[in-house]
Amino acid sequence: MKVALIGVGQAGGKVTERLARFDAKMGFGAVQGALAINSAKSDLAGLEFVDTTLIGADRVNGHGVGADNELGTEIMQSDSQQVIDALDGRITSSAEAIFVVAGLGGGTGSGGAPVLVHRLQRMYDVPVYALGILPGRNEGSLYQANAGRSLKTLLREADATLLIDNDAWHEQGESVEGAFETINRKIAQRVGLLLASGEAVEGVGESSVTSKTSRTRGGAAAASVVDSSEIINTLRSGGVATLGYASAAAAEDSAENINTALTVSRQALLTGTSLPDATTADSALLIVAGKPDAIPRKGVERARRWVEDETGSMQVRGGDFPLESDQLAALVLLGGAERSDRLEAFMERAREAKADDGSDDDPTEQFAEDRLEDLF
Ligand SMILES: Nc1nc2c(ncn2[C@@H]2O[C@H](COP(=O)(O)OP(=O)(O)OP(=O)(O)O)[C@@H](O)[C@H]2O)c(=O)[nH]1
Repeated sequence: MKVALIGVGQAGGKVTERLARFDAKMGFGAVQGALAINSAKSDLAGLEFVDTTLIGADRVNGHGVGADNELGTEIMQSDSQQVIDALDGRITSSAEAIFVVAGLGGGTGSGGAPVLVHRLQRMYDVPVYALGILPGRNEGSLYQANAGRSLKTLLREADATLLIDNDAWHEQGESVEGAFETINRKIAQRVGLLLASGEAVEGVGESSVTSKTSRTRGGAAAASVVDSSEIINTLRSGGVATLGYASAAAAEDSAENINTALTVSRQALLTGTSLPDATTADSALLIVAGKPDAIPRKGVERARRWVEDETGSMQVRGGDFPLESDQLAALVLLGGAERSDRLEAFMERAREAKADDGSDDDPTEQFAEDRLEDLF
C-alpha cells in the first residue's frame, strides 16, 4: 500500500523516520513521502529520512509546547496552511492512504494530530489514518489526560486509528529511552511490513523480497497475495485498529509448517499485539509472510478460522506476503477493536487525570462527537 506519512511531535517524527528508513532499506517502496512536523526545532534536527517543518515559531520560538496540548492544537490550526504547503508534492496521486503519526501524551502531537487529520480529510480522497502512541501506565497524569482528549478526537476524525500502547512492545525492566528504541524499531518493522504486504506487484523489488515472478497474479501462490484494498477494507470499520506480530523458524516444506502458521497467528493476536487484550474486533486481516514454498495453505486457512473465532468477526480476510526469509511470520490487523480491557483501563486513567487537573474543557472538542462516548 503506497502511503504518505506525516509525523507530528517528537514521537511522531521519530517513528515516521524509522518507518521511512525501514521501507527504504528493505526496498519496499510503500512509503511515498514522509514529513515530520514539530514545534521544537531540536526534535527535527536528527531526522534524515523525512522532510521537516517547524510550526508555531512565532508562539514558542522553536522550543516546543511543553506538553500543553491546547497550545499544540492552536499552533496546528494557525499554521495549518504552512503544513499543507509543505505537503505539496509529497502526497502524490499514487498515495493510497495517509497516516498521521503521533505520540498522544505530549503537546504538539496530541493537540496537533487531530487538527491535521481533520484538515487532510477535507483535502484528499484517500483514507486518512492515525497511528497513535498511547502513554504507558506509569507515565504522568498530564500525558494520560492529553492522550484521552486526543484519542477521542482522532477516533472521530480519522478513518481508523491504529493504536500502539507504549506498554506493549518492549521488555520489562528496560529504561524509558531503551524502551522507546525497542518500540520504535518494532513499530517500523511491523507497520512497515503491513504496508509493504499490500504493495502492488510492480512496487516490490530488491533482494529482500521474492522476485516479481513469484508474485505474478496468474500463479497459484499469487492468488492469495494481500493487496492494499484488503488493508483498507479491514480498516473500514473505523475506530480503533491494532496490529499483532509473531514469527518462528520455518521448515523448507510447507506441509511441515501447518502448526507453525497456527502458532504464530495465535501469538500475534494473543501476545504480540500493539494493544494488549484487544481480541474482539469487527474485522481482521491475517497475513502470513515467508518464502512462497514454505507458506502452508491449509495452515493459513486454519489460522484464519481461528482468528474468526477469537475475534468474533465474520469479516476475517487472509493473504500471503512472499518474502525471502527463513522465518514464517504472522501479522494480524484488527479493525473496530475498541472493546478492550486495556483501552478501558487507559480511559479510566485519562478520566481520573482530567478530574485531578481540574479541567474539564477539551481543546479539540469542536471536532468531537459522541461516536465512542461510552468509553469516556
Ligand atoms: N514509542 C515512543 N513513544 C514516545 C517516544 N518519544 C515520546 N514518546 C511518548 O510520547 C508522549 C510524549 O509525546 P512527544 O511526542 O514527546 O511530545 P510532543 O508531541 O513533541 O509535544 P511537546 O514535547 O509537548 O511539544 C509520551 O507518552 C511519551 O511516552 C518515542 O520515541 N517512542
